[in-house]
Amino acid sequence: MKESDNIFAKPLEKVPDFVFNEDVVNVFPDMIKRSVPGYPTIVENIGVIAAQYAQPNSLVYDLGCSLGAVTQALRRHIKQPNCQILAVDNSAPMVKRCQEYLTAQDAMYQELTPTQVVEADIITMPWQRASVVTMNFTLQFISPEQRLAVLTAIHQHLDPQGVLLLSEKLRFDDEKEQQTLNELHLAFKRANGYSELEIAQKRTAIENVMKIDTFAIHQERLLKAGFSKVTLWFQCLNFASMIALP
Ligand SMILES: Nc1ncnc2c1ncn2[C@@H]1O[C@H](C[S@+](CC[C@H]([NH3+])C(=O)[O-])CC(=O)[O-])[C@@H](O)[C@H]1O
Ligand SMILES: O=C(O)C(=O)Cc1ccccc1
Repeated sequence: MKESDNIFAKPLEKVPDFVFNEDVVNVFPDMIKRSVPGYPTIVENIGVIAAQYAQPNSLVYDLGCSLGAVTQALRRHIKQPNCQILAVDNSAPMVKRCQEYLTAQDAMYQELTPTQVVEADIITMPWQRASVVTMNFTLQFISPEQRLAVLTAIHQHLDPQGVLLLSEKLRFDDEKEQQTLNELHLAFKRANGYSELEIAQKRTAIENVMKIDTFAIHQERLLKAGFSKVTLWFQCLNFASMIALP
């Protein structure tokens, strides 16, 4: 069932925009591990950090949950009584497979935080109060014009003792730094077995759908949305994760 990613291995006449469809879902665990340096470390530690902020009797959102890697870490680490996780994604095949993986996790552990997987668009969904919100490489797929509104809604519904954990691919204003980290990311992909063709076609596929920001832009926008403090807790090459306090 878990296949290796060869979606961009053959030359495509026209590379279509990247979508989270059935084909991507089938290879997603392999794709994200081979494409995002630090991903396993980020996922596990989001669970650890979230557990420090989760409040008793509260909701925890995992926005853009994909196959629920972060959701699973949250379920294992959060020990506060009466928490509930809402895992949200707008890709139907992701939601379906995510639910299957969570059921499998239920059979392996006791005392996991109860979880619901919901197919919904972050832009239009109704918000409930929450103590923790995670967005692990999800904001970058929301159009730049809508990002401030999403973060403002999150801040408005966040417990004062809570947290937003936000991971994103970053770009850099300094041309040399941008070039260096981009080259090193390409080296990471090559080391994980991706060919030049795969790397090039994937880049074409995501360039219209994944518009990335600098850390300064993220920080400024989070402060504008109402957050009081933004801390970079992890960076591996051009992939980073932030703690935003309400
Ligand atoms: N508007 C939207 N509403 C809901 N979901 C959305 C929206 N836009 C995109 N998505 C969903 O956000 C996810 C982004 S992947 C997250 C990885 C996961 N967090 C992980 O830790 O494994 C990141 C990546 O592939 O680089 C996809 O599943 C989209 O369907
Ligand atoms: O930045 C890249 O080159 C990526 O490949 C990031 C990525 C990882 C998984 C799905 C979409 C984008």
